[in-house]
Amino acid sequence: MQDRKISIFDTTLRDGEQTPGVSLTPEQKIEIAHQLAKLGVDTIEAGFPIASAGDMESVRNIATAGLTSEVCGLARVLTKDLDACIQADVGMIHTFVSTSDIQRIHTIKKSREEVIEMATNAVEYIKDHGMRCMFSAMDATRTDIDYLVEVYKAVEDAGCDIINVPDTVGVIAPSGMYRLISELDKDINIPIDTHCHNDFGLAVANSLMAIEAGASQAQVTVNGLGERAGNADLAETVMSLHSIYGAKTNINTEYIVETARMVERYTGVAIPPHMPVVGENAFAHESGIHTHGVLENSDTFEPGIMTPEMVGHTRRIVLGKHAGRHAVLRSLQSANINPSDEQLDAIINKVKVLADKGKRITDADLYAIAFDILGKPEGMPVIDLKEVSVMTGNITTSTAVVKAMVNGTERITSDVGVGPVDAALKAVETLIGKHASSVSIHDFRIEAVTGGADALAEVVIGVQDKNGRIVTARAANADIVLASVEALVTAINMLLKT
Ligand SMILES: CC(=O)SCCNC(=O)CCNC(=O)[C@H](O)C(C)(C)COP(=O)(O)OP(=O)(O)OC[C@H]1O[C@@H](n2cnc3c(N)ncnc32)[C@H](O)[C@@H]1OP(=O)(O)O
Ligand SMILES: CC(C)C(=O)C(=O)O
Ligand SMILES: [Mg+2]
Repeated sequence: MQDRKISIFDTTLRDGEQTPGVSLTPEQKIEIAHQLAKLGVDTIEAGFPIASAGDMESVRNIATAGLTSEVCGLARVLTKDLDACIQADVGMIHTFVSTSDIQRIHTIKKSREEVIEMATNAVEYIKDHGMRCMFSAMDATRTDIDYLVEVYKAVEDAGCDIINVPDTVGVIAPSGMYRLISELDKDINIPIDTHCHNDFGLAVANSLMAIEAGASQAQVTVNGLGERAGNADLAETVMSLHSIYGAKTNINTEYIVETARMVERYTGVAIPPHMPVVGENAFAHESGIHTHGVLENSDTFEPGIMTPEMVGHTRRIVLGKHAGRHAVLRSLQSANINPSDEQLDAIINKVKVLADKGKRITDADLYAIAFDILGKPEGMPVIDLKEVSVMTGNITTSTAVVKAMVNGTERITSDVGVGPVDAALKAVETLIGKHASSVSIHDFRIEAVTGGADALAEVVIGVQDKNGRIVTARAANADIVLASVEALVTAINMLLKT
């Protein structure tokens, strides 16, 4: 596969939106489409225009936005669906019909011959309208192979541009996929695309096997979203193609993480921390032996053929119960804290005691431990919080007032936000005046650490300075606004003073 060119067909806005509970607004869809074009996907499947007026509007907006990617709409082999795609102004129509006996008999209730006739009529209709056509034999991997070949040959003869081979319910094994595509490749002369579902966690493996066997395009979604267990993940598929197989795509891989985070934000489906390529931990190291190796040469405990820079990620050294001396020292040195050997031993002991209680060690925890042993730097804290009050409600714009001593001078600030936490955090940022523009909130996580309405909320917040240095801090309080403010103030104090 070395140097072979593989096309990437993204269906985040169509199959990805079929993720149960996910519904994107037309504004979010157009923003994602622009991001996908920037990422370099060859085709964007923008939606299923017949499904709703909203889907029609977004597909049309995307199709007429002048994007560099080709825009495709989905349609059943029904004239009204094809007309909806034509009305949406897409350049390509992806039409599909069930071919497996199980779906054919129980859903569309048509004979094998009728299915072929519906499929070829749809392809001819699309080509008569001068558009590019992709045809999918839905549930191809559970379709009798001789009949499947017959269907695909019929649509090829009708003028289809590309066939898609979907593993609709995610049941094929990688070796089976290799055999199936090899078999189809003998009879079919137009390009072959594949669309794999992840019911057994094999979607990416199956897509890669399809490509090994001769497919020239893979359908993927950002963050592996899609029906049930989702589709083949874009990041995993593309990075495997580039880094393991040495194949080429048009993807600008440095935007992979940025894209994954945008889709996470808009869909509300969180990226699991351990997700390959884009997860928070994809390039994070906690255990002492690994961290020591990575600090010497990152290839020791990372793939090497895929670096965080290649995908727009960052490498992180995380402190916890598995931390070793090298990692702790490096984290302290990055904050200009330079302990002696004995002081470092004492700091590591305290880090391990805290970690053994099941606590994540934030930077602020580490610096507080170090200050206990080495003494606090002059002028700590920068912000000494005195009062926080918030006003919120269904007919009130959330407003917060914060009073604090800032470098020894009393300051009172107020701000509004989309909710009480947002308002309070903005008021705290305003407290630090000229520093505010150089300090930004990098991440914010809130968790109930006990159950019930009076649960203790734990907030972990990360703040970043303009040089990209991030300091994390934690606070727990029964009041989520106070926990958030306390964590932010601690993080800012540590960032400005270390
Ligand atoms: C594997 C996939 O991801 S396929 C794409 C799945 N995505 C979606 O279904 C999301 C959007 N869907 C929708 O909004 C609706 O299902 C619509 C608008 C498409 C159709 O809605 P309805 O007319 O209310 O029908 P409903 O969804 O209940 O049933 C599907 C109908 O399409 C028929 N059908 C299903 N696939 C096809 C096909 N490829 N070609 C022709 N007819 C089909 C079914 O036989 C059924 O027809 P019937 O109403 O005559 O029995
Ligand atoms: C529309 C088709 C290609 C599909 O999503 C599937 O079969 O999973
Ligand atoms: Mg699908």
